[in-house]
Amino acid sequence: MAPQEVFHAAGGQEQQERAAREVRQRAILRVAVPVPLRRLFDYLPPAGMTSEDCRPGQRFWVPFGKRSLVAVLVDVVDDSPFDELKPALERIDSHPVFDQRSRQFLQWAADYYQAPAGELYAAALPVALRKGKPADYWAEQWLELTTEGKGLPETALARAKKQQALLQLLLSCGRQSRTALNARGLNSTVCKALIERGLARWVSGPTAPPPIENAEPKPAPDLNDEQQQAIDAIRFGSFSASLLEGTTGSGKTEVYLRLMERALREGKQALLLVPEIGLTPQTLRRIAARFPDFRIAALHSGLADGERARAWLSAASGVADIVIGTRSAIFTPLPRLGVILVDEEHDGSFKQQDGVRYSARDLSVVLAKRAGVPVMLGSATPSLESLHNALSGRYQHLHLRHRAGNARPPQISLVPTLHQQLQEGFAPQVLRHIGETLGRGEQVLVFINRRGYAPALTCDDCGWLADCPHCSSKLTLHRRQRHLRCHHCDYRMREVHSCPQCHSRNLNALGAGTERSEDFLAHTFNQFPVIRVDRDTTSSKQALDRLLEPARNGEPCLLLGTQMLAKGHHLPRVTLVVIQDADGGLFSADFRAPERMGQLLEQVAGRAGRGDLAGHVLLQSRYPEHPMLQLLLNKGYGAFARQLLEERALTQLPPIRAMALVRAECEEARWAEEFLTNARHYLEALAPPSPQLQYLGPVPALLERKSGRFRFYLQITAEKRGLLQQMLARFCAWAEGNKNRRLRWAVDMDAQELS
Ligand SMILES: Nc1ncnc2c1ncn2[C@@H]1O[C@H](COP(=O)(O)OP(=O)(O)OP(=O)(O)O)[C@@H](O)[C@H]1O
Ligand SMILES: [Zn+2]
Repeated sequence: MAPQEVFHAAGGQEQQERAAREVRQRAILRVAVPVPLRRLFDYLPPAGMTSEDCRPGQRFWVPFGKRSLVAVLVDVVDDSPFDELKPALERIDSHPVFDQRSRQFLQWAADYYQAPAGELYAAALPVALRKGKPADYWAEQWLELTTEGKGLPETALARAKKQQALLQLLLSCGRQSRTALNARGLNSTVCKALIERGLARWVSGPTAPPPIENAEPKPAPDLNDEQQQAIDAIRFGSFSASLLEGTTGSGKTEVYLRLMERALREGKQALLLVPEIGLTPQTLRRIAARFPDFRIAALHSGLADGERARAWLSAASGVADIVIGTRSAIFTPLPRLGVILVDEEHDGSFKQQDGVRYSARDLSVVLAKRAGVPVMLGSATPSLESLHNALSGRYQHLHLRHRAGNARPPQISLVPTLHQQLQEGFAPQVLRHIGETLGRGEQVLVFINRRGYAPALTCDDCGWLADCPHCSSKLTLHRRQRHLRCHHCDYRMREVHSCPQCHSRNLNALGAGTERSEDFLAHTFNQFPVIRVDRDTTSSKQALDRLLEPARNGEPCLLLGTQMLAKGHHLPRVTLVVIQDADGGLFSADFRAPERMGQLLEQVAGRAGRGDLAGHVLLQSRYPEHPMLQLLLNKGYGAFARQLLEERALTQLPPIRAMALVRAECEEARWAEEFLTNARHYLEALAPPSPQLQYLGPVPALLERKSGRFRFYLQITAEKRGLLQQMLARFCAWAEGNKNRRLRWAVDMDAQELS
């Protein structure tokens, strides 16, 4: 070959390459950055990288103003409306951490909740990954069988017991992570023995979830007819949404477990969403005991950052078979998703109340639809939203009307408290019942809605009241910690023994919280342990587990606490439940208050008589004749909720109509109010009020001042959700131009709280 020709050939190739490089260099990374702006940002690939090194779903460090931020690559495009793009600083992940379905789902959620996509990606990531820790950091060593190993019969190593157990495990469950093997007591010596025989080898692979303490495997009970019908109604492999309306203790969890099992058998992942206080070690043990051979990732706030990242990555890489988590788990990418289950779907904790105000319950239905899998929402006290969807035929409506096993529904009685001689808030016959129950060797649960010693401290001489200096609320006296504390902003001051205003020593603690009732009950029933369960005694899920230990052992005891005791606990020796004040939701300004009251009362009452012994519930009320209480008591939550739905139809409130709030808060009340007045004008110009579209406000929030800021909202109810969406999208673009840095505003789609 002539040298000349070689030169020419090379020249042609070089030109082509240069041209290709230029095209590639024009490739632009469109990323989601965690800032409160509803748009994506464009960057060039990091130095030394081409667009081929960059795949959507990977994280990058990008320069943003003077900071560096962790951004997620959403798209690679070849044109940008901006010139002078900066290069991204560094690629963090060699593989995408968000798959395509989860990216599209996150974008959908960002659009629906009017949220910046970057903030949503940040919310989806566990903290360690949000901070930019590389995913590869948690890569795991896996032991897998070689071809020789796979060819052996299960009994091949019968003479070496541990090796035999390891071989069997690898044969039946596939490769195992080092952590999982250690958790089973199969240490490196055993592994080494198999490796030396040429039967297994270590390979490096994706993250595995941290092991869960296993309880003794327990055989599954035989299903009753209703449970069987509920399970048979679910078809796998296509989308369906169902509401499982099942009375307390009816075995809903058993239904979830069976549906999980079906997904697992088909090689799919199961996602179980639980309320914040529902994700207890007890729940995890119950599931781990049922599925000892599957990998379970638990995503909850009790985990250290690293553990949580491991659990998340094991789910996102498809390694974890079962994913159990609280609200934010809905954003975990699940490449093999097969079924979604939402336990206690009515629970308020599924709705995020700040930042991106999403509802994980509602999103679970959206995700199921996009993934083509069934979703089941379960509750003894369904939300009016889900009930409405079920009654109107949009969801399949499934029922469990009876308690599982031998348990019978509890008997409920009202105890009038007006004109009664109460002792520390308890009627004499209630105290008598408590004594008798404990005397029989059974357990009692007393529900009190307030933490602390007393919800208010006042001076009997001059009328001084301990107020929070930053909120429109009173300070709660916490006698154990000797301070007064605001439950809204956590402001604290030392307990005072004389009035700061008139120096009188006649201070009076008004009303009773859990601390005060604990003192009284422990004194009155001093032969029995009194266990107080509230946020002050249970700093962690483990602490709650430990506190409840004596109750689980079945000794006679008195449990006393807040909401924490209301949900999810299965304590078969509790035969008496006392609700100290049933009237909480009767006269509130929040239209959802009666619904919440009904749910709470039914759930608390549902803790009684869950075993073989009959249960009894005593409800103390000042208004025992109130029609709502009567309805709840005589006909149960189902009838109560259906009546509330009729009222919502008359008043044209959710779930009959879609509702969004535009919220604003500011140290200067008038600025917040003015912003919302302008917001209303802007929105009304887009879509004038009509019978189908109504505006209310600006009005002060139920808690008007919090942490020094005045809070207002503008309420919009609409017949058509789509119209509301469009208006709010336009509104956000307008409001982002707001230059007042001291004013905070937010859109709260499907708002749950008016507080
Ligand atoms: N088919 C069955 N036969 C016998 N026992 C059962 C059956 N199904 C469930 N159980 C038992 O009944 C008890 C209550 O069941 P589970 O906790 O599943 O109810 P639940 O509806 O989820 O309760 P809640 O919503 O009130 O917390 C558990 O001890 C469970 O093991
Ligand atoms: Zn406060």
